[in-house]
Amino acid sequence: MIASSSSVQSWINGRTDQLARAVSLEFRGGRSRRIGYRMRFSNALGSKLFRWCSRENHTSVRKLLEVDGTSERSKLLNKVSVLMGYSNTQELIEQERARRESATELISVVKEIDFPEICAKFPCIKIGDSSPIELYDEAASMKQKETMLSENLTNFMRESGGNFEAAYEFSDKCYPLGPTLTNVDHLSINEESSLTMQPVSNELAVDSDPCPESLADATVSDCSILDRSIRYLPGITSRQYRQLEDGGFHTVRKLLQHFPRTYADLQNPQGSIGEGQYIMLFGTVVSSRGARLKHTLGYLEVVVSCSISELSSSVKSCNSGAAQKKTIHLHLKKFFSGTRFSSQSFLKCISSKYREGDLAYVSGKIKKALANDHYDLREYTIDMLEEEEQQCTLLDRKPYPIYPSKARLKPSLLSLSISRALKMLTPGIDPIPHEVLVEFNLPNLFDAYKGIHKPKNRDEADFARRRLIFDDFFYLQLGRLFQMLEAVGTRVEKEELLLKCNNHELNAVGADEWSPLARKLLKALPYLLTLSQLNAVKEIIWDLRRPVPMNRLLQGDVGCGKTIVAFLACMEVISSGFQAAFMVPTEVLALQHYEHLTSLLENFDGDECKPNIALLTGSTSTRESRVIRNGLKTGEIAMVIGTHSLIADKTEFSALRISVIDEQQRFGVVQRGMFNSKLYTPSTKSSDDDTISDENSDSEIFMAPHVLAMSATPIPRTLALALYGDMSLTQITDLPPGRQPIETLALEGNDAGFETVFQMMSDELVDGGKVYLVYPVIEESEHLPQLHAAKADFDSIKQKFEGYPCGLLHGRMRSDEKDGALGSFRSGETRILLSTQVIEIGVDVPDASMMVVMNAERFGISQLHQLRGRVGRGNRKSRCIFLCSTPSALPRLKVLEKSSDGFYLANADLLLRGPGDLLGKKQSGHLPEFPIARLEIDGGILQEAHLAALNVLGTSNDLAQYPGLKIELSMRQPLCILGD
Ligand SMILES: Nc1ncnc2c1ncn2[C@@H]1O[C@H](COP(=O)(O)OP(=O)(O)OP(=O)(O)O)[C@@H](O)[C@H]1O
Repeated sequence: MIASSSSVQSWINGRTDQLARAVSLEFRGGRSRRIGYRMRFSNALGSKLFRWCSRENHTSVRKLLEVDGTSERSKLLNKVSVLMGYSNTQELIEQERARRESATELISVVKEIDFPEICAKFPCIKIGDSSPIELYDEAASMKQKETMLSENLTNFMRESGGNFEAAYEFSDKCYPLGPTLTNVDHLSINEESSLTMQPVSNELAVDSDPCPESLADATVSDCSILDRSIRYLPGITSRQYRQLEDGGFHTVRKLLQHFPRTYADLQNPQGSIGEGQYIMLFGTVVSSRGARLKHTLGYLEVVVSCSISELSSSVKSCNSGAAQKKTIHLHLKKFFSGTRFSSQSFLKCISSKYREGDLAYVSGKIKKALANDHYDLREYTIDMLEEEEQQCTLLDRKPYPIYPSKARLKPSLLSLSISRALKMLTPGIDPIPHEVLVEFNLPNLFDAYKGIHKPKNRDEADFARRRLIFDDFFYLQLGRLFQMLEAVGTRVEKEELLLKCNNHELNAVGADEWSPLARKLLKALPYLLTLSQLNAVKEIIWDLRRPVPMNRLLQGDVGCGKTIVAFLACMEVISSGFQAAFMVPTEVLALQHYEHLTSLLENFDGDECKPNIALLTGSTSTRESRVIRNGLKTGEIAMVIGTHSLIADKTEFSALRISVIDEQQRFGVVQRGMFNSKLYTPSTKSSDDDTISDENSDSEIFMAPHVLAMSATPIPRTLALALYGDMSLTQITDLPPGRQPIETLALEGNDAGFETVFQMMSDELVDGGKVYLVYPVIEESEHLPQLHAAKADFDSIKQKFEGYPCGLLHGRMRSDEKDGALGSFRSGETRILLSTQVIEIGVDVPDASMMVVMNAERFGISQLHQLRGRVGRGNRKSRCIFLCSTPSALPRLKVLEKSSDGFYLANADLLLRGPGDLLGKKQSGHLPEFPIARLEIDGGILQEAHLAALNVLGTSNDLAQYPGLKIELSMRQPLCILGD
C-alpha cells in the first residue's frame, strides 16, 4: 500500500525530522496533557496528512489515515511512524531520543570552544543551533554593539581565566542595551536540552523549532527588554512568532506600541439592537455545528449568547437612563465551497474550535432578526478568549481594548501577544528621569503600557495615553535640541543656546544699537515698522550677535511685512563686513524682492555705504552669473537675492553670515542645510568694527551662517514646534496700519453667481481698481470639464471688459514673460490679470483691489487665505470672491467670510483636516509620525515635552547623565529627526 503511493513517501521523506519530532512530542503529550490539546494535535496532524492525500486522490492511503478521536490516536501515530520507515512509534521515539542526546553532547563540546574568541573575530557567527537573533531595524548599530560586546567579553574572559558564567554577568552589567548575540546564544545553548522538552506549542509545531519560555528575567537590563525579539515572549509558538514577524512586530516595543483603537465598554447600556447596527459584544458559545449542505458546500454555524443591557421602551420614554438586562443570541454563519471543505472531518474539525461554554468576543453587523432575540450577524469576527486574564477582563468588566488590524493578524493573536509582552516588562524600563515624570504629572512607562493595554477604567487609559503621547513629542524635541547642541562647540555656548530657547522673549537689541546700515534702511522706509515687526527685528539682531548660528523661523499672516524684517537682518550682518543670501522659491518673487530692496536703497542718504546687491536666478545669463559668482567669492557683492542657484556648488561666498529662506516650507531640509556648507572664511574685513568685536576669533572662522526661515503660511504654534522644534520662533502678530479688512464672499459659480461677480468687477475697474482672476488650471481639460481655465477664458474676459487691458500669467510661461505680465499689472498697463496659483506666494501689488477665485472648492482653506492675501495690501478697500462649482463646498468656504486671521484659519484647518492635509502633500512629508498623538488636539502636551527636553538638556548637555535616554533616542529612528 505504501509502495503504491510514491508521492506520499516523498512527502514523508521530505519531512522526517519534523514529523519525528511531532510524533515524539505527541506521544509524550499523550501522557501528560489535557485531552483537548491532545485531540487538537491529533486532528491537526491527521487532517494535514489527510488533506494532502485527498488532494492527490490516494484513496488507499486516505483510508489508512482515517482515524477518529482519541481511541484512534495511537493508531495514527503508529501508521505515521510506519510511513516514515520505522517499525512502530516506539522505535521512532527511541531514535528521536538518541538524536537529542547526541545533540546535547554536541552542545557540551561547543561549550568547550573558546566562544568569545570566535565571536570577537567573526561577530556574525552563531554558535549552537539557536536561530539568529533579529536585529530590529538597526542591523548596523546592533552589529557594532555586538562586536564591542564580544571584544569586551574576550578581554574579560582572558582576565577571568575563561570563566564563562562570570563573563556573561559582566557583559550584562557593562551593556545594558538590547539583546546581544553573545548573551542570547549562550542562553540558548544552556537551555537547549530543556527547550526541546518543553510543551511549547498548542498548535501544530511540526515544521519548526520550539521557542523558549521567557528569558526576560535572565539576561538583559530593564530598558532593553523593549527591544528584545518577540521570540522571547512567554509561551509564544513558532507559528505565532512567524505570523507576528511577518506582520512587522519584530520586538516587544513594536508590539506594545500597537495601541488599542478603542475600548469596548460593557458597562454602558447597548441601546436597542436593530438591523444594520454594528455591535461588539462578549458572550458564551452555546452551540457550534458544521453541516454538509451539498456535495461541495459546507456550512458552519456558531451561536453565541450575549447578555446586554437594553433600555426598555417605557424606560426610554421616561428618559431615566435605567436599563434592563436581557440575553440575545448571535448566529454566526459561514459557508465553505469545495469538496475539501464540505467533508465531515473538516467540518467537525472546524466546529470543534468553538466549544460550548467558551467565552468569545464577537463584532459585526446585525443582518436580520431570526426570531425573538436571535440575530444573524454578517461581516463578523469572533475571537475566542483563551487566556485566563482575558476572561477576568470580562468578569471585572474592565474596558476591553480593540486593536486596529494589521497585516491580517487575528485580533486575538495580537491581544494575546500584547498580554504576553506586558508580562515581560519590569518597572525599571522607563528611561525618562523620575523628576520629569513628577514635574509633568505622568505615570512611568511600565504603568503607561499596562494602563493603555489593560486599563482598569477609562481614566487609567487616558492617563496612560497622555504619557505615551508625551513620549512621542519628548523624544522628537530632545532629538532636535540635542542635534542643535551637538552643532555648537563649547559648554558655555550650549548653555547660552538653551537659555535662549527658554526665554527668547527677553532677548532684544534696541533700534538705537542696531548697526549703521540697518538704521539707515529703517530711516529709508516710507512707513514706520509695526510694533511686532520692530520686536521681531530686535529679537533677530540679538540672535545675530550670539557666537552660535541662529536658527529662527519668522512667521506671520499674509502681507504682515516679513520681508522688511528680513532685509533689516541682512543689513545688520552686511554692516559688519559679512554677506547675506536671500533665497526664494520662484524667479518672480526674487525679482520682486530685488526691485523692492534696490528702491529702498535709493532712499539711503549718502551713496558711499550702499551695499552691493545682486540678483541670481536660473534666467540670469551665463556671463552675468559668472560675474555675480565672482563678486560673491571676492566679497565685492554683499547680498544676493535668488532662487535655488544660490545653493549650487559653484556659488561660493567669501563671508556668508546669514541665509534668509523665504517660503521655507518649499525647500527641503537638505536644501536648507546646503547653506550651512557655505561656511565663511576670514578673508573679508569688517567695515564696521563696533558691532561684532571678536569677528576674527578662531571660533567664528568656521561658523555656519545664521538661518532665518520665513513661512508665509501661518502655522499653529504647536505644529510649528513639532515641525521645527529646534528653531526659535518669531511671530508677527499685527498688520501694517491702514489695512482694511478684505470683504470676502463665497458664491456658487452658476449663471447668477457669475452675473454678480462680473458686475462687481466692472464697478471695481470703473473705480480705478485692479483685478486678479485666479484659475485652477491653465488649459481646459476633457476629463475635468467643470474646471475653468485661464487661457481658455482669456479672450472672453477681454471681450467682456473691453477698454480694460488684460494680462495672462501662468507657470508654463518663460521667466521674462512672467516678469513682463506681472510688471504690466503692477504698473497699471493691464488692469485685469488672469493667473493660476503662481501668484499664491509672495506677489505684492499693493493697489490690486479685487480677486476672483474660480473653482475655489479645489483649494484648501489656508491656500485660499494665501491667495486672498494678494489683495488688500495697500490702503484701498479690497474684495475677494470665491466661486465654487458645487454648492456643497459653500459651507467650508464660508469660514473665510467670517475670519481673515491666518492663525485662526490655520487652527480651524488643522482641526478640520489634520496636520497632513493642512500642510499639503509637500509639507506634510516633513511631519514626523506620531503613532498615538494628534497634533491638533494634543498641542499642550507638545509644549510640555518641549520644556522637559530643554530641562533635561540643561542638566546634561550631552545626556551623559541620562544614558537610558540617549539609548532610547538612538532607538527611535534618528533619521526622522531631520524631518525629511
Ligand atoms: N509697517 C508697514 N507699514 C506699511 N506698509 C508696510 C509695512 N510693512 C510692510 N509693508 C508693506 O506691506 C506689503 C506686504 O509686505 P511683505 O511683502 O513683506 O509681506 P509678507 O509678510 O511677505 O506677506 P506675504 O507672505 O503675503 O508675501 C508690502 O507692500 C510692504 O511694503
